[in-house]
Parts: sequence; structure tokens; C-alpha cells
Amino acid sequence: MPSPDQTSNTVDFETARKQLLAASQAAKHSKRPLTLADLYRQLNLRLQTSLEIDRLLEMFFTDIQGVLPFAALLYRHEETDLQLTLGSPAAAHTASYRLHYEAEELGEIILQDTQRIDDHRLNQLEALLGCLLFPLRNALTYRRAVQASLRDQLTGAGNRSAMNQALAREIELARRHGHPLSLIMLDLDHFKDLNDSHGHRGGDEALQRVVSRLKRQLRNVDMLFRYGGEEFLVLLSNTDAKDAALVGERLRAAVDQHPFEIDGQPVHLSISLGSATYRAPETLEQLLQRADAALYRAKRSGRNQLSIAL
Ligand SMILES: Nc1nc2c(ncn2[C@@H]2O[C@H](COP(=O)(O)OP(=O)(O)OP(=O)(O)O)[C@@H](O)[C@H]2O)c(=O)[nH]1
Repeated sequence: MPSPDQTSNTVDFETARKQLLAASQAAKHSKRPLTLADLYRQLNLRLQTSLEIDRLLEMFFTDIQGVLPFAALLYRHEETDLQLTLGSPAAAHTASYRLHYEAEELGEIILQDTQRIDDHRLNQLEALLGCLLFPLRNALTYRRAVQASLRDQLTGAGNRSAMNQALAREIELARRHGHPLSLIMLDLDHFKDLNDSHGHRGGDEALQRVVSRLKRQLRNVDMLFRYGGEEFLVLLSNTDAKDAALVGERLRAAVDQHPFEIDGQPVHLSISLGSATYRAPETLEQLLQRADAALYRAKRSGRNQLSIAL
């Protein structure tokens, strides 16, 4: 009896991606003008090749220009903190869509143009948006998973793993380009007493409220991480020692100024902070040690204050 054929091959992602892109280019380079059906096929192939939302929307926006030109595409998805703008926003005429997959919110997409968008264009656009739904859903699932793996679940601040990645990246940039880089270590004062008087749940609530107050004081580019129980680190890229001291003092005052409502009761909290600014060629560990020593001095000098690293 002949033995059954056995084939064992590998399909690697990069080769498959190139093939999909090549297949999608074939229609683009044919002599006849691209039809809506060609574009539909092309998009269905191309949009399979990425899990990055900005890349997907860029492909979508670029590809539709040949058949269905628009001046701009805006996209927002609040849950994952995402906002993108492609092209030149021109508010004159807009078509906006809330995208859904069953009960799942996939964000809002807005197409803008200087020309009126008639029903025929709207119908064409809606057909093409259909190509975007599944790739977008996959990309959002991926984005949520990446975000969850980098965030502290209780407070929403970056977790230790996110902190290590960001520190390594920022130190490298500071070394290479000579940009100033500062960090602030901060720690809640007498937090053990709060846990003792309001219970662990009250302590958790306090951590959440402090983080949300700190975030309001920071710019988008500043990064806040929880690196221990009640210890946090703020990474200030492109910030020198003088500006880091201003940020530190602003954070201290924001916590100290008004009591927090914990379990329905007003509770006064304060933080101690230590700031350090990168000095080439020191290592990341040395920079962290200097910030830590400064924080220790702030605690020893009476708490609720900022100390600047020597
Ligand atoms: N509720 C809550 N408490 C935590 C968490 N992580 C750490 N802690 C508590 O934080 C407290 C830290 O206490 P200490 O290190 O003595 O510091 P402290 O009381 O803030 O004193 P100083 O830092 O010297 O001002 C401990 O009681 C920990 O149990 C958490 O996730 N939730």
C-alpha cells in the first residue's frame, strides 16, 4: 500500500504579508482605471497585513483616494485613548460613522472634504468601510492586550515592565542626542497609617485618586509609572533640572492642597519626592539611585517636600 503523502512546510508572516501586498498592487498597476470592486479587493488584501491601527487607517485613506478622494480622515477610540488625523482637516463637509461589531465599540471615523458628499459617494464609502471593520477589531483587541500588559491594574499608571522599557529607551535617546532627561521618584507619606485607619480598600482608593490628580498635572508626553506599592516614578523627557523641580513642586502642591475623599470622608495626603537629571555617562542604575537618595532625604527632612539629587 502506498504511504500517504506528508508535506511539511512553513508559511512565515513576512512572506505572506509581501504576497498580499503584491497581489493588492497588481490591480493598482493595471492600465484600466481602478473600479470600486478592484478597490474593495485591494483593501481586503492590504488590511490583513497589519495590527497597528494607525497603519491600517493610513492604508485605507491612501487607497481610497484613487476612486473616492477625501481631504481628511479623523478617527477616535476613547477606551484605548486613541486619536488620529490623516490628510488636511477641512470641516466643510463631513460624513461620520460610529463603528460597531456586535456590542463592541470600534470607534468613530469621520471623513471630511471641501466638496459636498452626495448619496452616491456615501454609499461607496460605506461599502469600503465594511473592509475596515474586521481588521480594525483585531487591531483594537491587540492594542487592548498590549495596553493591559503595560498598565498597573489598580491605578492605570504604567507598570514596572512599561517603566523599564521607557527608561531604557529614554536614556538611549538622551545619550545619543544629548537631550536633557529628568525623573522624579515619589512616595505617599504615612500610607501605612491610612491603610490602618481606612482599611486596604480605602488605601487602594487613595492610590487611584492620587494618580488621577498627578496625571492632571502632567503633559501628555510625561510618563507616570507605579513601580512599587505606594511608590511612583515620573519620567520627564526633554526636561532639565530646573523644569523638573517646577514639575515636582506642582505635583507636591496638587496632592497637599485639597483633601481627598476616601470612603466618603475627607482625608489629607501628602507625597515626598526626589528628582534627578541625567548626567552622561552615568548608567540608568546610577540615575535611579540618585533619585532614590533624594527621595530618602525628602522623607528624612520631614516629608511633603521635594529634594533634588546631588
Ligand atoms: N491599600 C494598599 N496598600 C498598599 C499597597 N501597596 C503597598 N501598600 C501599603 O503601603 C504601606 C507602605 O508603608 P511604609 O513603607 O511603612 O511607608 P509609609 O507608611 O508611607 O511611611 P513613609 O513612606 O515613611 O512616609 C504598607 O502598609 C503597605 O502595605 C496597595 O496596593 N494597596
